Parts: sequence; structure tokens; C-alpha cells
Amino acid sequence: MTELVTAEEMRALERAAMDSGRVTGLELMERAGRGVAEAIRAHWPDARRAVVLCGPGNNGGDGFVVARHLSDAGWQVDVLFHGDVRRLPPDALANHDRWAAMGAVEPLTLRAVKRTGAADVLVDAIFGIGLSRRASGELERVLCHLAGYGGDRAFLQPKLVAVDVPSGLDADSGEIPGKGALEWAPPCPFCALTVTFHRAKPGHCRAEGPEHCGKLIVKDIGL
Ligand SMILES: NC(=O)C1=CN([C@@H]2O[C@H](COP(=O)(O)OP(=O)(O)OC[C@H]3O[C@@H](n4cnc5c(N)ncnc54)[C@H](O)[C@@H]3O)[C@@H](O)[C@H]2O)[C@H](O)CC1
Ligand SMILES: [K+]
Repeated sequence: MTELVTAEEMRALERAAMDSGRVTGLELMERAGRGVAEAIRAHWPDARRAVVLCGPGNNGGDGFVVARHLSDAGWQVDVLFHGDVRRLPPDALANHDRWAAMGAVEPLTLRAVKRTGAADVLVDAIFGIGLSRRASGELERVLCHLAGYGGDRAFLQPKLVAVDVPSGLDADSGEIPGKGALEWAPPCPFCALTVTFHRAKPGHCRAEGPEHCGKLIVKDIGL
């Protein structure tokens, strides 16, 4: 059985590596985003158009790195961002700015996502292991769409790749927080592919994880 690490153990490993001076958070994010772009190009060898959906944290930061690497490989890339640039964590902000110097960043709205029907690949870089509460408002409408509510699952799933974890899935339990307390499940995309880092997390392998993750690829980021 391949060793699993929890979200907390992953944070501790990242923190220890950064504190030792062996690596910076920016280098870890670069390796993570590059690894996702490599996995995307291998999984969709004939694709040339991606839309990257970036959230307000470092998972979104990974998304900006993915966008840059796909664009550098000749892909047409659109980036949709949910959050306040001024409140992005430093590594994510640095990668937002690097992307913004080469491409547009549009607001992540349901209308914008629906306009991307022609994209070959949709990258879910909205939330990773930092999801702390149920998504609401426009973000919830976007996640409902990505989750296939309204019948789009068969159309969307073959295009969807999650960065680290499908947004909304708890990386440790494999549950979808809030599902038990509501008459209907909080939205979480069903992906064709999930690319995680260093080791798989328990949530990738149990409960709702496998169905939402699709094929799981683990990329080494040098921890
Ligand atoms: N540590 C590193 O240098 C690396 C991290 N990697 C990637 O980072 C994410 C974890 O990033 P983090 O910022 O901790 O969390 P998230 O990006 O998942 O989201 C946190 C962000 O979202 C806000 N938030 C939480 N819940 C909600 C909600 N329901 N609605 C709106 N906003 C919400 C929260 O306040 C934060 O602002 C990890 O998964 C990796 O993808 C790199 O891969 C490696 C380097
Ligand atoms: K994600």
C-alpha cells in the first residue's frame, strides 16, 4: 500500500523543507504547477485549449503556474480568478503577477465558465487542502455547474482536472464537508484526473474521493 500523508502532515513537510532553507514555497509551487501541466499534456496529448479556474489561495497559485506552463507549450489558455488579488498569499500573488504579465485574468463567474464550452481542458485550481467552509454565492454556482448539476456531468467530467484535490472534497476524510447536514450535497466536481503532490492523501482513496478524483497522479515536488 503506497504511503499516504494527511493534509496536516503535508503542511508540516512543506514547512520543514522551507524552514531548512532547502526550498522556498515559490519553488514548491513552481514544481507543483509544472507537474500538473506535464500530467495534463500527457493525459490530453491532442488538446490545445485550457481554461484554468483559480481560487483565493495557494491552490489558485498552482493554477497560475499551470496556465503559464501550458501557454509556454503553445496552448491557448484563459484564466478565471475568484478572490481579492490583494489578499492572495505571497507565492500565489507572485504567480498571479507572472501570469498577468502574459495573459488576461477574468473574474470567475458562472457565465464566464459556461462561455468556455470549447475548451479541451478545465483546470480546477479553486480550493486545495485549505477549504474551510462551504462555498457560497457565485462560487457555489460555479461549483454546482462543475459538479454537473443540471445534467452537464457527462460533458464536463472528461475535461476536468483537479489540482491537488477536487474543490470541496476533504483531503483527509474523502467526504464533502456539509453534505450530511443539508438536504442536497454541496457541489464538488467529478474529475477525469487529479494531480496531487508528494504522496496521495487519505481523501483521494476513501469515501467520495475516488469518484470525484478520477485517475490520480502523484507528482514529486522534491520534499
Ligand atoms: N505551502 C506551499 O507553498 C504549497 C502549497 N501548495 C498548494 O496550496 C494548496 C493549499 O493552499 P491554501 O492557501 O492553504 O488553501 P487553498 O488554496 O485550498 O484555499 C484557501 C483559501 O480559500 C479560502 N476559503 C476556504 N474555504 C472557502 C470558501 N468556502 N469560500 C471562499 N473562500 C474559502 C481561505 O480563506 C483561503 O484564502 C494546496 O492544496 C496545494 O495546491 C502547492 O502545491 C505546494 C506548495
Ligand atoms: K482543486
